[in-house]
Amino acid sequence: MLTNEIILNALKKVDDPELHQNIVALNMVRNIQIEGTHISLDVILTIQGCPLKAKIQQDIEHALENIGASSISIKFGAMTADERRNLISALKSQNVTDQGMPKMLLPNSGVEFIAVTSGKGGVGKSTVTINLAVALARLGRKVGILDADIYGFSIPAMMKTTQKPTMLDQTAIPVVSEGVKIMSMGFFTKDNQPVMWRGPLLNKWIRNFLVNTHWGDIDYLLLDLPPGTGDVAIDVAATIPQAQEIIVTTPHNVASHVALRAGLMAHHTKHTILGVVENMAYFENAEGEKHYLFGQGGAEKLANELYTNVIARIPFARPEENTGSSVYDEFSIVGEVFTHLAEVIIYQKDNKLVRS
Ligand SMILES: Nc1ncnc2c1ncn2[C@@H]1O[C@H](COP(=O)(O)OP(=O)(O)OP(=O)(O)O)[C@@H](O)[C@H]1O
Repeated sequence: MLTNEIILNALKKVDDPELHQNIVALNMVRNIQIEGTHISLDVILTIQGCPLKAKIQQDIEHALENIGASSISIKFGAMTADERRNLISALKSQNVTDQGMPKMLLPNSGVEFIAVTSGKGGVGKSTVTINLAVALARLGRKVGILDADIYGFSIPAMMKTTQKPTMLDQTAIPVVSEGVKIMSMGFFTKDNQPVMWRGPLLNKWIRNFLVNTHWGDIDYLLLDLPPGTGDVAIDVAATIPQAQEIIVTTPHNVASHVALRAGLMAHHTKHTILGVVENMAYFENAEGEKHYLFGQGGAEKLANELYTNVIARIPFARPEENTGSSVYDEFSIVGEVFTHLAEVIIYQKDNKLVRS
């Protein structure tokens, strides 16, 4: 026999697609009526005309059919201003301490910050960020990307997402693509307009993006830094001293020479360097011959100079055909390199937890 409790338990499996929490915990389910196997209920959405209403309806119907409901009628409504305010402050308190500090920055938050950096532009820093993030997510980890390349943001386009974050007053709900939560300045500019922030505004932005984004429960936050050693890199170092860094370079001498500066800055700011990723390492033709288009040895030299290792070598390859996305297929050569890199990173984190 269907009871209120059975129904609520079933509905706990239905998540709000934007808030990524179940609709029962969010107090969106009201007024459940049961007549045999017919169920009617009210669902109160955060906003009237929520674009994801159809998805929520489908998920509710599916969950209730699974427990034996023969017919389901759902009446949708919207939260009152007070209810929204309460929800927002509940979400905020999950993210931010009473002193206004992002909880993810607390030493025991369990969030691992990985900043991906390079000396020069165009060497594949964003490619590494998104593919590592997706590989971690494919391995079941909860992952966010903060596109900290504030002037040269490219993550939304490279992940082929046209969505925008939902704003609950000042709090942004990140866009999710390929199972990864994304936040980028690109979501807030109109028609690809350039960002022209300087000094004081820039200093605060990273903290704002941490405080005012509802990241929810995540294991890893990857930061795609701008190339070089400018203001943003300094700001990240000051705001997230526990961040670890991956340095991306091509094998080319100039790229690795310039990347050395980014690496030395990591030493300066006491960020741990996870290792060097050598991108565009070689091109393998159909006959299996490798061509080292940018030469060889630059990444190794860089790793030696920084007392670290080359942790991945990525060949030239096109991402998935015809999708326009820069995410590589899981079972392609590059996809497998990233899976391996993600496994190494997970192993290190898990071992650190065991040691501490
Ligand atoms: N291994 C690779 N094989 C083929 N193309 C690649 C590879 N890595 C990156 N690319 C391509 O090179 C270009 C630059 O890559 P990406 O945007 O990741 O570099 P970046 O270092 O983040 O650049 P910027 O600093 O300008 O943001 C992109 O078009 C990307 O698709």
